[in-house]
Amino acid sequence: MNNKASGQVGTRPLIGDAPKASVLNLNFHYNTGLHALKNLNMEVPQNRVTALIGPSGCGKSTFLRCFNRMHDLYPGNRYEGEIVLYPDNTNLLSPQVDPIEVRMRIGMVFQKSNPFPKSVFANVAYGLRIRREKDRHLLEEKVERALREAALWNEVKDRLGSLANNLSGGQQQRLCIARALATDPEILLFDEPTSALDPIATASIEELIRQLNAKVTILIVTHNMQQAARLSDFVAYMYMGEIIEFGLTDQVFTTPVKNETQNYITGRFG
Ligand SMILES: Nc1ncnc2c1ncn2[C@@H]1O[C@H](COP(=O)(O)OP(=O)(O)OP(=O)(O)O)[C@@H](O)[C@H]1O
Repeated sequence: MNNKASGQVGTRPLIGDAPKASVLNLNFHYNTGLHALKNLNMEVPQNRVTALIGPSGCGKSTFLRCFNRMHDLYPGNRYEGEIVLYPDNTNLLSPQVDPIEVRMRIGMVFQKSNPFPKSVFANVAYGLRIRREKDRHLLEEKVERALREAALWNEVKDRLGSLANNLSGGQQQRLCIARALATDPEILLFDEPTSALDPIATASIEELIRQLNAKVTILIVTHNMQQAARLSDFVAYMYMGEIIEFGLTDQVFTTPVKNETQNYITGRFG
């Protein structure tokens, strides 16, 4: 594991790690009435990988989706509190902030790769076109850069016009990463990005995530404790819609402060 950060256990400010975002008293209610996130407070360290772990149904994906306002797609879902993005102090949850612009700044990669039924090029250029980028030369430049950053360029440079769905599973997932990278996001959200992949494709996505954190801040949901330990600098353990413990991955995995965390990571629970 490289690039491990310095910091403190708990939800106190992290020494030496500037936050990219602060989660302040975040509550989230689904339109079914479920109060899924309960008063979350956390700082997301800049240019680090932070893993969200916890048993099924504890609210990891729900939390992740708050960052790019995915829940806005379904009427009646309700946020309270703030997610403040730095350096401009934008509250991502403010109704005055356009969720489409939020999704350019906060990209997301899902469990199952979901390329659009379009060409490789059109997939990566998608967000740029939403931003009304029409200059063909600039589009080509940005698409190539994103594909290189996603470690896919060499494999697809001669088939940019072919249908993205013809790529392998691992290539499709890297294409989705390239699509998210094309708009220069500040945070990338990964929701179980390797759970549908074989071990080789998983290793290449993990390596990519480790390289990308030099450029973007990363939040990842994973069920896989080994993956969280390999990949992340920080970890947040969630249970029943709350953050039970947040701190440096090494510390949380070796000397957790809370018994609940200890029980979960040693497999005695969940
Ligand atoms: N669209 C939805 N509408 C209503 N409730 C939902 C919705 N999606 C999730 N939930 C509920 O919110 C709670 C948190 O679910 P969430 O998917 O965030 O958990 P998770 O920790 O990511 O779980 P898993 O590890 O199984 O993916 C659960 O009780 C779940 O049933």
